[in-house]
Amino acid sequence: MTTATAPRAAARVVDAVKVYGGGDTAVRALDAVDVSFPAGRFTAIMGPSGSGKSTLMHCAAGLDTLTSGAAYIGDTELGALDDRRLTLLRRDRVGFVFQAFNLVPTLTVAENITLPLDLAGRHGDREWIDALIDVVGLRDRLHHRPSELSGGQQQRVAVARAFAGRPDVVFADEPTGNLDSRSGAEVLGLLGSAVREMDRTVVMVTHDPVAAGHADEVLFLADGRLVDRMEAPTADRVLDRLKAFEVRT
Ligand SMILES: Nc1ncnc2c1ncn2[C@@H]1O[C@H](COP(=O)(O)OP(=O)(O)OP(=O)(O)O)[C@@H](O)[C@H]1O
Repeated sequence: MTTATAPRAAARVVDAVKVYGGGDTAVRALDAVDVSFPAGRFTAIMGPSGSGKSTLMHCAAGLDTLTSGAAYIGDTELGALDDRRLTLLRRDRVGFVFQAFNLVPTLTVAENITLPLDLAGRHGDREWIDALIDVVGLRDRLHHRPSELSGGQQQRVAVARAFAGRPDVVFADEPTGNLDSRSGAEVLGLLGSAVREMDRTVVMVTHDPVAAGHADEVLFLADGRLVDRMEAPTADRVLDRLKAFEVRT
């Protein structure tokens, strides 16, 4: 007899509470959130401004700590790690893509892509990095500096860098926020291909229903709580759902 098992979580938070400040001005940015980000899936997090999206991402990724509850990358509980182990975990098992690209201006494209591996003293898998360079379409730009690239190209470097060490999960914070719609669509296509063709895991915070439409599932936050989720989203359905929240509140 076979038993259905839940997909393995690349990252998750359990009963996650985050309170900023104290006393009368305390803000409950996360209010008992349980979320699992399954391995091999592309999950988007949406919600109104101030709903806790960035807080959730930062706590799940080990960039910030929870007030109570637990955050895990794979089976590793982040709260149990000292600062040094947490830094190593972020470097070796988590990838990041930020709105502002965050490339090192003095390094070439090739050097930026392998930077996390170089810092870790890892050689990385040459074939994997080569495949990534082709996927992101930067083979003829490898010796350029970021300032010689368009915004879309810079974000494609950041995407390749995020996946270079085959992390358990890549967190992307508004990855298309600084891009025109065409470059944004390319970057979203790359994130989707990494998940579907290269068996990677992506968690993306976005305001943009079109971006969320590239994900396998969208989670909706409001007032620090998980209020809804949508499988196989399209931009139109996400937009309708967001409008429904606005009417309700
Ligand atoms: N460092 C901080 N100190 C105090 N309050 C904070 C801090 N960071 C976030 N908050 C508050 O926590 C709540 C959630 O913020 P968060 O940035 O997670 O929301 P968000 O959904 O990502 O918003 P946005 O879409 O505007 O980026 C907000 O009320 C915000 O003002």
